[in-house]
Amino acid sequence: MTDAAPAAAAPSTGEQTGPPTAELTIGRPAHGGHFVARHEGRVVFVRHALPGERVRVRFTDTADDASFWRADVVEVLEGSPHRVDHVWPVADALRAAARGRSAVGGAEFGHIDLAEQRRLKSAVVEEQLSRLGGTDRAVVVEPAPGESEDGLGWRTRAAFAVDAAGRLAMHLHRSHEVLPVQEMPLAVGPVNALRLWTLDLSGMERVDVAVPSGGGEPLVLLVPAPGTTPKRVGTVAASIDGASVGVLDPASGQVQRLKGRTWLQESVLGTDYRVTGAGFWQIHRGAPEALVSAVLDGLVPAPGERVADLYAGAGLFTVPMARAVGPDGAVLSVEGSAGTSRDARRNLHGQGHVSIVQGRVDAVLGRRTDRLDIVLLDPPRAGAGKKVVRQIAAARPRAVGYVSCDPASFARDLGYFRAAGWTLDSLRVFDLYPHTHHLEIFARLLPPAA
Ligand SMILES: C[S@@+](CC[C@H](N)C(=O)[O-])C[C@H]1O[C@@H](n2cnc3c(N)ncnc32)[C@H](O)[C@@H]1O
Repeated sequence: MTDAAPAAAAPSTGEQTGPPTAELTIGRPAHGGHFVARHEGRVVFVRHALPGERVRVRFTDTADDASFWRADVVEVLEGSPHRVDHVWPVADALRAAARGRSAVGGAEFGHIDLAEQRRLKSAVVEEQLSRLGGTDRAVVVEPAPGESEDGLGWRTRAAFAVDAAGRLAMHLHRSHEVLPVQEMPLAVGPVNALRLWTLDLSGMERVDVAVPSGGGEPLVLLVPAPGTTPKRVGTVAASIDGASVGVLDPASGQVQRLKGRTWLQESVLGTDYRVTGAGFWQIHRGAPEALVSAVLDGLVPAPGERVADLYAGAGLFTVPMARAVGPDGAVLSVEGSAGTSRDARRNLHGQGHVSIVQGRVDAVLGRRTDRLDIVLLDPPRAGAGKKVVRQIAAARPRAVGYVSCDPASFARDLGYFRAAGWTLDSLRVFDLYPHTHHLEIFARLLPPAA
């Protein structure tokens, strides 16, 4: 079978040998925001299309030795009833094609009505579960709590590039090229209220903005281009009104304070968390609440239980689980990034039954042989992998909760659990990234009967 989903890959280095354009009929959605079509017997992963459409595409990767090609829609010949005007003009592939360029990334489903976006995400999860996880399951994608009807205004984190003229910009899809941008409709109001596009950002390579999920003063992190003087950085920082500003070293994740704070105060279901500017936090303003509720409802940690929160970030799930198991229980919270682990330490300060460990999950689990009642894992996109799945199974928990932002790595890991006799008990899928192909999964897995 050649139409395996393409990895979220780097641009192909293969020589382009195929035709520049073709007319194609679009088939099913594939993992990664693509739609499957065929051209002269070869699988083509097409972006910005919809199932059933007849489109003209421009090929973007056509190496002779590639098992599939990639293409982007440049003209719709017969459109789907689910096609709508794109929510964000600079991310609109058709508009971009008319100007002879690609669209910026970050809203690749913006041409699809929201209900259909969710049906497509369901289909992708179902297909991955079946193909990689050996499990047939009907999936319904739920909106985030408090989601707006148009699915806009949800991003609390945004990373911008800066163009050669010093303007706020974003990268074109799978490209180093950038395009100036102004309002970003997917972002929460306070990101746009900064009006960063009116500023001269020359000397900066990147500008990251973060806003607390519940609102509050934004934090802007500047990443200066090599050779930029501290004076120039100071001038840019001084031009930013209404935000804390810091300088981010992307290599170390360290943030140097220029004005205001270097961290954000987040609040989820009545609990406050401190998150450093560069530290991980869920992006959708409703995501922390949706996921904490799903985890607690799904795993029901009880007083006295021993739980592990793996890939724990700043402790989003560690804090409520620590409260649920109480001082007679025990919580192991494992996070790899030093800065984020420091946040977790602060967020769980003074809780003697919680052990915050900074390190790789496989290394930390490899040093332990004790039994756990519950294991929660929330790995990055690559998933946990066979070794960690085996280590979790070896701790013989009564339940595993798996939070995942990638249906393919989740389904693969589910396959590893199933091979060890575990079953997928319940599954929830959340649309925490409207107008993109991304989604979030919470699954409860149960061990083989004793
Ligand atoms: C998807 S985030 C989840 C964070 C947290 N559960 C939350 O929702 O806020 C994954 C986290 O795993 C951490 N991480 C990535 N690989 C890791 C590894 N091998 N061992 C431990 N932590 C890792 C990252 O630094 C990141 O904070």
